Amino acid sequence: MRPARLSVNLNKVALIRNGRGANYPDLVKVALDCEKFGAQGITIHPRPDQRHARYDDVYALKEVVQTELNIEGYPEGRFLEVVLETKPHQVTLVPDAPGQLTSDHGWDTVGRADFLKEILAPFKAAGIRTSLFVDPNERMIDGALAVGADRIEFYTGPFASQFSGDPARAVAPFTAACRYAASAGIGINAGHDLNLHNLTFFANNMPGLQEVSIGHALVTDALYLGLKETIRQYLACLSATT
Ligand SMILES: CC(=O)[C@@H](O)[C@H](O)COP(=O)(O)O
Ligand SMILES: NCC(=O)COP(=O)(O)O
Repeated sequence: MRPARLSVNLNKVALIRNGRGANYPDLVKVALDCEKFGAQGITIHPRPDQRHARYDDVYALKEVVQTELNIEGYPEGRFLEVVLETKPHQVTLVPDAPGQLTSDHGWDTVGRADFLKEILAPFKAAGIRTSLFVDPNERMIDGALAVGADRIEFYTGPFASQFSGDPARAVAPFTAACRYAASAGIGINAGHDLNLHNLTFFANNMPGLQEVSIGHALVTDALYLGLKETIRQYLACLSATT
């Protein structure tokens, strides 16, 4: 089984940059360095308040990213314009309200079917791979398929929060949903709160997992280990899968 690809989420690098109003750290340089160190993708999640990733970062990164650029966000207004203008490799739609601290749930792909179908159509017509952020729920996976998503991204926050207490119990719903998604023929991504402690176990229990996007823990680890060594360790976690 081919290891899942590592897409590095640069939200928290952007957060540091925005703290002083200058272009330091330079998001483009960090993205290129992440790729040089082995990252197989770059992710940013521009939120409406642009607290970290900004819409203009999408244009800058699209110009330089050589692996895959994944843009995450809630599909409205400026986000839609930016994605259709830049045409990243992948767009991952996340049902976050503007004021949320962070992402904390997946889409109701059944209840929001008409909305999602309408939103996804222009992305698909533009040749952008589409992914929907979902909880590990077979009905939500069916809903994602029905609206035409190419992939789902499992929201792994609950796994991460339960991992230290009972890893097998924490991963079980994700393994079951992963097997269901693979049998249903939809692509499988995952992300949120994955880290050096839980990633190998998670990936080992997710047959067919294609991509993980990791940012908060990875950037924090880089404060101690350095970016190059941190990316090496995350890649090692993914290649340690049996
Ligand atoms: C969708 C998801 O789980 C993360 O990709 C999200 O980008 C985290 O957002 P913050 O970096 O703003 O916490
Ligand atoms: N989609 C998950 C992501 O891009 C990064 O999430 P996190 O590692 O910052 O929690």
